[in-house]
Amino acid sequence: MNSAEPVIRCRGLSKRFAALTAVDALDLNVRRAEVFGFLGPNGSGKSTTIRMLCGLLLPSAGEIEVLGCQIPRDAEALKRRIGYMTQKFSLYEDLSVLENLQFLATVQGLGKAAARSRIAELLERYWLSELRQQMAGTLSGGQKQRLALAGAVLHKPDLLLLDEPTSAVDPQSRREFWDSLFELAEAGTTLLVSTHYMDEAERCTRLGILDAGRLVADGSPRELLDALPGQPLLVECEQPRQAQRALQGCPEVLAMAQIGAALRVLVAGTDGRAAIAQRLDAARLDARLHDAPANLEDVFVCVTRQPVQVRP
Ligand SMILES: Nc1ncnc2c1ncn2[C@@H]1O[C@H](COP(=O)(O)OP(=O)(O)OP(=O)(O)O)[C@@H](O)[C@H]1O
Repeated sequence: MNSAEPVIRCRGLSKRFAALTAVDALDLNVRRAEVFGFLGPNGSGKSTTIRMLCGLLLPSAGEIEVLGCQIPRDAEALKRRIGYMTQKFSLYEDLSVLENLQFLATVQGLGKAAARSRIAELLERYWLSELRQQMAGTLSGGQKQRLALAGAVLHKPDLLLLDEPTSAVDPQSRREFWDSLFELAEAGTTLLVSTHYMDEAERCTRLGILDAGRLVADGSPRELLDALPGQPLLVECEQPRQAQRALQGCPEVLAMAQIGAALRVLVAGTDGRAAIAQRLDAARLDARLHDAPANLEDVFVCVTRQPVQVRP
């Protein structure tokens, strides 16, 4: 496969569940060794798309090509070349760490000697060596995800599809998990990973943002920030809810969200700030306005018109 060719290419990809269109005419290109972040509000179609790309779910319409395989036609052949991991722990809780990996090696058809050395390498790489005899069900959230990652890469897949892999782990484990993802990307693995965390999104080489099944933004984090149509403003005020109500429907406000005690407002145009100050003044609200550097949360809120939802 030519390295310039996209690893994932889909055109007009759609999935309908009865009257609901979960994925709506999606065009997507993911290139080799990219870390492609998939963002979107709850229910925007991320998991459904990933499951179709893996060949686990039949599309209602559209074309999918993954690693040169036509999906769903070549889904069986693709399975040997991809790794798939979800937030839900899918390994055997009553088998040990080692037994889980041995079982997966058998399923993947690895020979005994190859399996032994690959498992030893993965136990080492994902800090599981000392836990090898522990039952998987008794591992911590972060340890489970490391084991799941080891299982997903056991057969050295060219592409890893990860559906919210870190939603059940603490911030330190999330960072370590992402370091492992970058190690894989450096070694040439392509990654598509869905997340609700903006700090993870920032680390991706490219992002696609879904909203109601449609791709509403696609680019590197820098490109998306540069394309932001307004300037973020922080409105500090004793009554942020009232300030929000006062600014509702204001044509200069592209998006707004309450962040702690302040209101973050994405303001259009050069006179936007003055218009906002005027509105707040007219509502007799004492507020301080500060320019704020743009971040990916602004991009998310702007293109989806919804606040960022981070799972607990
Ligand atoms: N098997 C199914 N049958 C019916 N509806 C479904 C099915 N699977 C998903 N949906 C619906 O499709 C829409 C998209 O769901 P999906 O899980 O793909 O979203 P998501 O972006 O991954 O959401 P989240 O961030 O909450 O995981 C939702 O409205 C969901 O209820």
